[in-house]
Amino acid sequence: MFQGFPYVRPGQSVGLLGGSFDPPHAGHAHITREALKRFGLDRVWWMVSPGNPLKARGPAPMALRIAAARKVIDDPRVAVTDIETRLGTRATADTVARLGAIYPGVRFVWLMGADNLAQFHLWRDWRSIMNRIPIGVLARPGDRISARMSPAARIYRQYRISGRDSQSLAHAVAPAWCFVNVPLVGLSSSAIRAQGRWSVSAS
Ligand SMILES: Nc1ncnc2c1ncn2[C@@H]1O[C@H](COP(=O)(O)OP(=O)(O)OP(=O)(O)O)[C@@H](O)[C@H]1O
Ligand SMILES: O=C(O)c1ccc[n+]([C@@H]2O[C@H](COP(=O)([O-])O)[C@@H](O)[C@H]2O)c1
Repeated sequence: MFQGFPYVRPGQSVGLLGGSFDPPHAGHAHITREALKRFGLDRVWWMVSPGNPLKARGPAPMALRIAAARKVIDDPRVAVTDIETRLGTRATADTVARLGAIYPGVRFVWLMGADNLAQFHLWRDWRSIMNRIPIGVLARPGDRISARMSPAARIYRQYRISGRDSQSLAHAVAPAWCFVNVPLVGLSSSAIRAQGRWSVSAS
């Protein structure tokens, strides 16, 4: 295994929660616990992003975001990682392709809040992500309708797995996606930054 990459056995399922985590907050921890339960995952890896390709503003330094993330979640099933920095990838399509090659036999599931499904069609090579790994979408305040009516949701509507069958997602052949209605937590990094509770200058 590459240094700094978490260990996982072939056949196990790993949810990938990519994010700026600028800062990490209890909403991230909440959807992680819900994803472990609802999608029957063995592990979740937080992939602290070197920088979202769609965001102009650079995030706070990686080391600060990683340290803060480890304070927000303390669960043996969850790893906080800087995998994309180690791989040298930024676009999720590239990250997912590389992880598939490094971890043959591991069942990866991409995790995201409903706000990201609404924008998913703007991501680079988004169809290649859809076609490569299953996607688990977690409800977020304000984004339920726009996510389910989004271009990605409409184009891939025949590949949607009902929330009742969410346990089958990690074993499904891509394309497959599942929206789960989890209890809503109205926290966001942008609100925390706006309140001045994360006053780290951007790198
Ligand atoms: N409260 C929440 N409920 C559901 N999903 C969430 C929540 N907070 C974050 N997420 C999801 O976690 C992932 C990483 O989020 P990110 O690090 O961008 O935090 P954020 O709060 O969305 O930040 P920002 O407000 O700056 O956009 C995204 O898929 C996002 O949709
Ligand atoms: O690959 C892309 O084009 C792309 C565009 C927007 C967001 N993403 C990824 O989506 C995840 C959530 O991003 P963010 O900044 O909303 O936390 C993070 O892993 C980003 O790298 C990826």
